[in-house]
Amino acid sequence: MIVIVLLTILIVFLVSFIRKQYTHWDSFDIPHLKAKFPFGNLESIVKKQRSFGTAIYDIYKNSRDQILGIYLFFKPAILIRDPVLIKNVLTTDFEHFHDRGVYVDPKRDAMSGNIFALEGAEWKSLRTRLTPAFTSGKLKGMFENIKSIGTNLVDFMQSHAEEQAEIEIRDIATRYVADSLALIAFGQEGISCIENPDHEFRTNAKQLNSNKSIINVIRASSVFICPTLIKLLRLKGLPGFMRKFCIDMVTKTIQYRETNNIVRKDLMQYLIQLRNNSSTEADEWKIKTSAKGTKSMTYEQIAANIFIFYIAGTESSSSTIAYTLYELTQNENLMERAKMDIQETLEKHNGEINYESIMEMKFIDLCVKETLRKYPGLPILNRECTKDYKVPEMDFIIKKGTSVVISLLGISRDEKFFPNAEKYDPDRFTSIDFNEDMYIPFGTGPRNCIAFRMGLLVVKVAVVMLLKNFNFKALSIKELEFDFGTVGLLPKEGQCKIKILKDADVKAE
Ligand code: HEM
Repeated sequence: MIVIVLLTILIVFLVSFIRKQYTHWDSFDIPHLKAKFPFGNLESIVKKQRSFGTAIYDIYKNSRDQILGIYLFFKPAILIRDPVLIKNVLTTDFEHFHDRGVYVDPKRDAMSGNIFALEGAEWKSLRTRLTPAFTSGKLKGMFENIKSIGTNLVDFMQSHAEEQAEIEIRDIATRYVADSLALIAFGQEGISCIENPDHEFRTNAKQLNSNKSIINVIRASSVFICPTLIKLLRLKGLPGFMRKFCIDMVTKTIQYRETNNIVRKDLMQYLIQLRNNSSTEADEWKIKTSAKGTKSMTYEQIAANIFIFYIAGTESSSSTIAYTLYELTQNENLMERAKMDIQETLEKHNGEINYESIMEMKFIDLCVKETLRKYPGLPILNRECTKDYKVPEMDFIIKKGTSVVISLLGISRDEKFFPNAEKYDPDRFTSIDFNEDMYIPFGTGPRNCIAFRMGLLVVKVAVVMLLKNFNFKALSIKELEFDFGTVGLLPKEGQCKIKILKDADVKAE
């Protein structure tokens, strides 16, 4: 009897809570969508037709309103489309929107205390301390490591080129990026996902998306959309096997390096120095211990950040490589110009692929830029309002605690900002016929992508080394569809296929 009464109370409570949530925007004077029980405006995600990013893109495309009230499941949020307001939220009025509002609870769950999720002063302090790890000086120091993975990729592709094979470029690009980040973030040598796609380094990360147990589904969707639910259910942001894998790897690596006085030029080294409170200025990589021997970061805190570098970097960088190669095969003229750019630039550098020669390739740069416009690796930006905000020239206040969503895919494909937006046209960036403020594939303002230079370099090394050594041809001329099961904007599995051929007289470096 008591159980029935408690269940009834719970159901009544839930129904009235959801009803209240679903009428939230009715009392505000802004255009808004009607919520549909029980998924608000995100039914297409649950039906596995859309990802979070593409579901928000659909809403963007179907509306003309500059501010639109929407429901992320049962959480009210606003989608903003007005370029001035977007800029205000991300840059000018950042003090009202400095958090993402995603799941974070470092006291109970140390791995959630990463730079992507941290809030307020804690985020600011960590961002200030981590920023010097991503300068061009530090990046130059990592270049040879990234190139060594590029060389492995070229070696691996030789036999496919001999056979004139059809390759799934999304899959191969993901394996190359996994190896690159294993080396330059986790500091792990000898991990070859390129040769061994079932290496635990990759399968563990894959399992995060593929495990569809109810706990995992709640966890994965709530990290972004309903962080409170994770706390209420006393869950953690990552499953136990993943937390253990990262913390063990980080602990072993730090202990090994410190015991053997080993110094490498990678992000792990940088974090070891931060932990030891020693200098991280300029291009110093030495392990020095603070006079008092105190440690400013725990192993878990280091693991949390190394893990987020891996997660934030993998899908975004690998999809950029895949889309660039795919688009170039769709247009022979662009492909020829890309190859010519590589050839002519390398001639000026004695044929050597190095940091400087890659940075000098102008057409390659335009192609990668255009890929990131047409296919922004992270298709949404989100912020939480941290202090009531009066929208300029409108009688509307964004209340503290409200989620604000920006469809990066929407603005990137908006004809108002990028004429002929569906066309892949690298030359658009040499004209003035586009809205520069709305070209923000790495976000913008103080909370933009901390590692955008690194992302670009990892992408360009792969694109340049593959185009230098091989020819690629389209199997058919068609637009790609997007995957629904990921946060990043990935092409549907198995769709991004192209043909690889030998490039007569060239050899891998
Ligand atoms: C082509 C590759 C990449 C793309 C397109 C990309 C894109 C983005 C975007 C759009 C954001 C959100 C910015 C905002 O909210 O304003 C972001 C944040 C972030 N990205 Fe990247 N990213 C890439 C590569 C990487 C790599 C390689 C790493 C790490 C090694 C990385 C680490 C991060 C981190 C830590 C943040 C959160 C920064 C903060 O909150 O302070 N990203 N990225």
